[in-house]
Amino acid sequence: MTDRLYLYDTTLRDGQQTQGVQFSSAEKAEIAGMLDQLGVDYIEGGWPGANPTDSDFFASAPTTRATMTAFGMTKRAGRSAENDDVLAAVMDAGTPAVCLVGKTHPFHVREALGITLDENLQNISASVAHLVASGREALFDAEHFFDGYADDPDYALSCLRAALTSGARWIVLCDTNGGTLPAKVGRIVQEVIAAGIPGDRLGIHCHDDTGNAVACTLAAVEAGVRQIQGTLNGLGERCGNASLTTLIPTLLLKEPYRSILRTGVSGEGLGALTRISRRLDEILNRAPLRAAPYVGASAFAHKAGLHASAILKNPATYEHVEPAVVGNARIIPMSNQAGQSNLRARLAEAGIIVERDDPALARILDLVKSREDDGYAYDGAQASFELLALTELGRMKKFFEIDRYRVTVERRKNALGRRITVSEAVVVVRIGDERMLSVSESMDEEGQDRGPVNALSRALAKDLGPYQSHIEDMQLVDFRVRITAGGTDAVTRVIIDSADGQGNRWSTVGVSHNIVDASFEALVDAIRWKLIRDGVTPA
Ligand SMILES: CC(=O)SCCNC(=O)CCNC(=O)[C@H](O)C(C)(C)COP(=O)(O)OP(=O)(O)OC[C@H]1O[C@@H](n2cnc3c(N)ncnc32)[C@H](O)[C@@H]1OP(=O)(O)O
Ligand SMILES: CC(=O)C(=O)O
Repeated sequence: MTDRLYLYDTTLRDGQQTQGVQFSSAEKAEIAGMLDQLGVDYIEGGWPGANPTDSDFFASAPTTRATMTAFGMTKRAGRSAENDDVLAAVMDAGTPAVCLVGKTHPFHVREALGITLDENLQNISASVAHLVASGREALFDAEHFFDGYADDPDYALSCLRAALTSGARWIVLCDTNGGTLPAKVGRIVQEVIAAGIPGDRLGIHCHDDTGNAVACTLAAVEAGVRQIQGTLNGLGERCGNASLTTLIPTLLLKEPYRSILRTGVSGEGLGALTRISRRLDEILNRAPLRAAPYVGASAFAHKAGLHASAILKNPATYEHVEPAVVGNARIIPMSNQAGQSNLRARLAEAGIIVERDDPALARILDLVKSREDDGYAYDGAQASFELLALTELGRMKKFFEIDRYRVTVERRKNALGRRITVSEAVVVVRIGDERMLSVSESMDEEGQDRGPVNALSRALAKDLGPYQSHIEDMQLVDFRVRITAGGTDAVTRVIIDSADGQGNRWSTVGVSHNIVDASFEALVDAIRWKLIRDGVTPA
């Protein structure tokens, strides 16, 4: 016999309270679609009336299988629930469910609201009763509940009872300031249930201010709550909310949860998790967290030689779950921590087959380790690693040679007297017996200078003669610079991510004392890799 555990997503409300996050209503609609695909039960779409984006979103909210929920606060004192304009705007969204936040900590009732404890109880009861009378499923977010309970358990419980007896379907215990630790959350939830509020009417909403939001949520589930609130990728106010991206696979794949609980997430939904998590980061225009549990690019990356060697024999040796189950993939990167097992696996993935006893393997390994000592990093630059290996194996094709390049950056005033910068690059390449010179400036459509690396990239890609058609769809999509210790000196490492129209994305690395020179090395590698990948024959 399993209990149903309900998943309540607040990415579009608490997630939007993340510093630097501002969804458009179209983005909210897309995220709601992804959440529906994942299989959550409730989607909290925002606070209608609080800002135009949220109002717009609800005005044309997507149809979802999950229950669309509007968020708001309990009515203010001195007016009826029917006459509270903030509550009215929330109700006007017409959602089947409404979640209202209300105070449960006497300190907040007195300090933040400036009303009596009784008035607050009346506000909770009247607001919840108003939702229920309007035919809505009512949820009550018990704000600061854990701090309130520690301070005055009787009053905190009376707030929960006020909501429950007025008809709230769910009473959600919030650790609003995120300072409560898992054992205390578990104990208080047990006491709340013992005080007569059943677990199947209780939810949990944790913040990550001590890095324990997921652990606190699990503690509450073990103590008996049957609804969990969280966000994709752990977005949320301050340090974020409990991450559903971590909680969902944990609940579905780990004991005791998988044996005692059911959720609305199917195996297919779970398999979409990595893609959904990364798409959210794309919408937010931020780099996905590599070390994110389950979905991060490093979550199944086996860098150390001992790990890679065992993984190739049996992946269970160093993996707690199968990566494909959450839509992620195993990688065995190359680095100075690698042995021949990493090396052969990485080469095989790139279609470069090398016999086990080939002496080139040891040479490649030594070269990788000594170049990493100089500042290179191949675990994040697989394409440069492949080129290095091909060269060492004597299989690298010679497409072109760089004769020289030059970059200038000039700051001047334009005809209107405005200060502008202009970057210009000249690149001379030799293809067979032919010498070709390309010049490029780095201006985008708005006439903004995009910098010397962009100018170099454009000049390189401007005219590569017989290879031009293969590099026309290449784009520089990311650029990362790091000052690092190479040998005895500080050097600059540049990693460039490139993409093409066929959906390939690859990373190359360059190292130099000079940032432009390091970038140039990575740019040239990016083009060479693309020509190899396209199976081009040297002219
Ligand atoms: C714990 C949480 O994360 S809850 C979610 C919080 N989310 C947000 O605040 C984002 C959206 N909020 C907003 O856009 C605005 O705060 C609005 C539109 C809701 C209100 O704006 P304003 O009317 O300008 O009020 P303001 O934001 O300055 O202050 C909040 C008011 O709500 C009152 N309030 C706070 N919580 C509650 C509550 N649970 N019930 C009733 N009133 C409350 C405060 O006492 C304060 O009233 P006051 O101005 O009389 O002192
Ligand atoms: C409701 C909410 O977001 C909180 O208490 O943290």
